[in-house]
Amino acid sequence: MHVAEQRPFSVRFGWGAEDLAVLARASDVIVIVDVLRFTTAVAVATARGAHVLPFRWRDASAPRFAVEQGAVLAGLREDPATPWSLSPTDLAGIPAGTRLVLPSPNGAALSAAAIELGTTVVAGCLRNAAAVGALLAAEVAAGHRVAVIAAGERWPDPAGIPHAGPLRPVVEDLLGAGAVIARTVDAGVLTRVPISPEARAAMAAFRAAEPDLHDELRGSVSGRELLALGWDDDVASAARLDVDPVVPTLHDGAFTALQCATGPIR
Ligand SMILES: O=C(O)[C@H](CS(=O)(=O)O)OP(=O)(O)O
Repeated sequence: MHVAEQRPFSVRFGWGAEDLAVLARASDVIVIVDVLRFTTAVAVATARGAHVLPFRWRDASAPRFAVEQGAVLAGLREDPATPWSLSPTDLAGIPAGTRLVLPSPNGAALSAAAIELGTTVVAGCLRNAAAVGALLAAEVAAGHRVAVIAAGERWPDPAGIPHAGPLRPVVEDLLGAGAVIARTVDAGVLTRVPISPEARAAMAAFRAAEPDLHDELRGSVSGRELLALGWDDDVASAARLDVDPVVPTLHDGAFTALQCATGPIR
């Protein structure tokens, strides 16, 4: 048992793969939040009836994995040959039933890691915060423990390999995680929700930013990266709050929507 498991509290919050590993062994449900853009893409695609298979890296094994899984491999948004990518703007047109392998260095890598931890894994973001919050409130009311993980990004390692170094916290994931926690409280199932100080701080950050989420995301480091590529539409899509009533849950390696959750999922 480690103090970082936040055991006195039913609603917990942490950052990246390190906290995921610690919190997963002490929690019944894990929510992964990567607002720009993986879990936003998952919310948009699963709300339309698609299934999203997280994959760690866009390497030579990705096309083979997609074939094995009977799935389409997502490409890069700038590549006209591939209709689907991490862009939530483009995924708004994905047909129901599509099985999409979606690689990403942060959210997908973390989701792939979570599959191996043997807990229930959900994708959360601003767009589906109310749906995920309702699910978490029901879980807590049933006596379960839940943890919300802000994915963050990774610095390069000392050899310069991208995404292989230490955690780099990012504000959009703090706000997305805070939104999920706020909506858990707002669901009103509990009179006193036992929330850890870490989770309460994330919720406070979200409440402060809630009046102008698009501007907050546009000013963030990740948001400015996307703006520089001309993709304010993706930032705007990610900033929309409570518009997707879905709880994308990992089953058999794919996120699939649980529509309008009303009770615990196990
Ligand atoms: O959404 C994205 O493009 C990012 C890529 S990077 O981390 O900014 O290089 O991936 P994600 O895993 O969704 O953060």
